[in-house]
Amino acid sequence: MATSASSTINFSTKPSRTSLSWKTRLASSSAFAVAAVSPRRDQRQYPRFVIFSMGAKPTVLVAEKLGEAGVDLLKEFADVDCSYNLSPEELRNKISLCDALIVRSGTKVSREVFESSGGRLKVVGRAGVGIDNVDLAAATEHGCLVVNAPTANTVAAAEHGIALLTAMARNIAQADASVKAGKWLRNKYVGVSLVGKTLAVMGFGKVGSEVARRAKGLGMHVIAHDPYAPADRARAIGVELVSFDEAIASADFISLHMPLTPATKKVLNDETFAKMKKGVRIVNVARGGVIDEDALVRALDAGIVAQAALDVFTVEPPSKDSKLIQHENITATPHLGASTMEAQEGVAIEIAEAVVGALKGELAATAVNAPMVPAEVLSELKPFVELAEKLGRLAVQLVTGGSGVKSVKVTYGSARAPDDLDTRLLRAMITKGLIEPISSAFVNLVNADFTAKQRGLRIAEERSHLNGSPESPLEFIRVQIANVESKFASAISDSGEIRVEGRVKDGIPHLTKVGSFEVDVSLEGSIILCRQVDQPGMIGKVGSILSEENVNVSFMSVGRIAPRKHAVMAIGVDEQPSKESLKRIGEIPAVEEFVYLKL
Ligand SMILES: NC(=O)c1ccc[n+]([C@@H]2O[C@H](COP(=O)([O-])OP(=O)(O)OC[C@H]3O[C@@H](n4cnc5c(N)ncnc54)[C@H](O)[C@@H]3O)[C@@H](O)[C@H]2O)c1
Ligand SMILES: O=C(O)[C@H](O)COP(=O)(O)O
Repeated sequence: MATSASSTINFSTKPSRTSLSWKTRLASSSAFAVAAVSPRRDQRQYPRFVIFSMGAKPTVLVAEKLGEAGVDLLKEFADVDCSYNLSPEELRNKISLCDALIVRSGTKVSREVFESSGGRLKVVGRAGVGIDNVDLAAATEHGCLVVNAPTANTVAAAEHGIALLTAMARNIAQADASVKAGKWLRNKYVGVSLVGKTLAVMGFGKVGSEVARRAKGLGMHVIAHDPYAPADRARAIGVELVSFDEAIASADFISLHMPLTPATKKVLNDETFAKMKKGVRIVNVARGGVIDEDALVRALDAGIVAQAALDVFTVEPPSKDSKLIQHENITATPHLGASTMEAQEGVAIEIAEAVVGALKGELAATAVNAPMVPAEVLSELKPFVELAEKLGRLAVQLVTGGSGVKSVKVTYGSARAPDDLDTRLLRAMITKGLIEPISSAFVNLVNADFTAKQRGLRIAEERSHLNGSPESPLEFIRVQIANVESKFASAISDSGEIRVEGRVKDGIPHLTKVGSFEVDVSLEGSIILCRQVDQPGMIGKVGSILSEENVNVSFMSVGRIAPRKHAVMAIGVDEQPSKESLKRIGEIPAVEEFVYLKL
């Protein structure tokens, strides 16, 4: 007994920068939290073929200063080129010789960089959190995985936020400069106290929550605004989550900790400054772009904002004569949030491990533009991932001319509950199988959905819920291609679509159905499918033609409609038979049609 539930991935809309918002969503999900804290070494257990597989020793370009421990780790696996301060042109020139690139926030990894790489660049590692300097859409289109190091600099950034908060409140930077200039201005630099004041933390993620925790220790009343943060996480450290307007209207101090996204760009502007308490003080260790800097100057001049302490700027470094930087109520540091010895060492190791893992073909837990699938799910799905790609390859090779595939239906037969099967990997591998044999495209988990969408290939996924033991994640995968002709008519099912179906037996993917014919052949090497009039001696005839040229038959199975009627013979071969042998097989009188399929 089987029931079906279907979901369709519609590839007809134009691609958008979904990765960023996807990442943002993930950042607030528990899946992210698990990935972020799971031991780094666990990543090594991912199946290797998921992203790429490297042949020769890869080359990694480290374009910004990276901690020594990270560089040493990279050197164990790759040729490492540490070239700092490259101009955009120098970076574009070098990139076609590199398999991976590691940057911090100072390097723009633009679309041109991906285009200049000629397809060689497989991984961009961001040694830090913010990935706003990497063109994620371009990376995804080029099948390039982007990984970051999201955890190692959290404490450093939070400590810097608190340092700026306290330094600003007590005019430390200005007072220091005046003492060094020979002045002694005790009345001018009277500060404000923190205790009892309200701090609004905008962005209650990793850094924001650490800032909140520390600010509470200073006796502040802490509120937070974050549309994606769970209220219980905030409650657990005594912080109330409030709306954006409530946060900015009631705060004496505002500390910014959200990523720079289209939604947060210039979120502090003339309009929002006008809603703040007069004399508010602002700290920004997130990204310069979340503040409209001209509006901040106006708010400072108008006395709405009494002071601001900024570590980050829209353009870095900001121009020397910037009105903002020169403003006497501004305290500025040159993007130092992550710059502690400890954080830089940690970030270097975190990113080196992620990049090496990705180059080995493992799926990084800190992938920014690919699904993060837990290690245990990956190892369970491994044989099905292989099956999925091979079924895709077989199905597309059965299409006359190969091209023109627009509509594919995939059915997953499983006894598991519908929400207990993550099909993203399987779908990506089916897509890879469908596209690669008929194009020069390189398809992986990163760009599979994008590549399908670009080609107008629509994949509808359906679950067939089976009764039975849910021990195995899947019983079968069925791939059907509609509205095409087949070069092997027997592959067309009763419903008029090309249909192939497979299962995993003893860890090995098997083809178990072609059209309406049951077969059983392990999906290794290549396959000859032969439709014949069912009669004795056919296996021997085909076998002897193949043995004449030393082609090893690994598997044979015959699926028939009824005795002495039609049958489909599936023959697994280790070597490719010559055209002559294939022709001779086709000429056996009982053979009605045949096809040779490469896996
Ligand atoms: N100055 C530095 O050197 C330095 C160091 C580390 C991090 N950072 C920056 O700090 C920021 C936070 O880093 P993190 O590690 O805490 O990231 P994170 O992803 O853990 O936290 C970001 C939080 O912002 C929230 N958010 C998203 N959109 C929002 C919105 N519109 N309004 C309010 N909240 C929103 C998310 O839900 C998330 O909880 C990033 O911009 C990062 O680049 C800067
Ligand atoms: O997003 C980050 O991790 C911080 O802004 C640190 O950037 P950096 O690596 O350039 O110091």
